[in-house]
Amino acid sequence: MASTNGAVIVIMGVSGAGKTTIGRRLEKQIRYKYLDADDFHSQFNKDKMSAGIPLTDEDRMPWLESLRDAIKESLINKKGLILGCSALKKQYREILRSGDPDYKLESYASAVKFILLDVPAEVLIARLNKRAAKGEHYMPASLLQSQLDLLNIDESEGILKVDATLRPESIVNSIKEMHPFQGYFQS
Ligand SMILES: Nc1ncnc2c1ncn2[C@@H]1O[C@H](COP(=O)(O)OP(=O)(O)OP(=O)(O)O)[C@@H](O)[C@H]1O
Ligand SMILES: O=C(O)[C@H](O)[C@@H](O)[C@H](O)[C@H](O)CO
Repeated sequence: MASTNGAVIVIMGVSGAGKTTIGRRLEKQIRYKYLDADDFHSQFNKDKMSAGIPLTDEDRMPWLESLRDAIKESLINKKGLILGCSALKKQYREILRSGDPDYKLESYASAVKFILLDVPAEVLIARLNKRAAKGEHYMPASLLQSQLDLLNIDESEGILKVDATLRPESIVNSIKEMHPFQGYFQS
């Protein structure tokens, strides 16, 4: 049986990195619920992105606060959670980390852990064009560059990275082998 002692794994990265794909697979392997940050966007934000207009910090704030509250609820109830969320800027990640009631800003020591799905731009463009051709998502490929421009990580945050150009099962295995997560996947 998987460990459910309450922790949050945020699968982060730009549009097309594979957050939903990997998060859903992880959910099947551990007893952590998967939440997709896309489902927390207001209709206003979704309409804006569909129209090819990048969100501003102001647009993202209520969305990040609702995600922080979902994280808090999960931690208070000692439930494990996997969240798929772009979390592009440190400022955004600090809001998510503060879902841990004990979190001290800029300490980066939180029950909320981040894993970056690392994928080069040319692979992302190909994935997003293919997805758009199937009409599977509101997010147009034209917004990718704005996301790449915002993605910024400080070394001191200690965020783990995984090569997310691999096949989904290999990515999931890489995550399971990462030291901080080994305890989550005991069977
Ligand atoms: N490891 C992978 N190898 C090949 N294709 C992948 C991989 N991961 C995801 N994909 C494909 O790339 C597309 C984007 O994946 P997914 O929707 O999981 O990304 P996302 O990060 O959740 O994107 P968004 O932020 O736009 O919701 C999908 O069509 C998916 O099938
Ligand atoms: O911060 C943002 O610009 C948005 O959250 C996007 O990242 C989308 O939610 C997602 O990538 C599209 O599916």
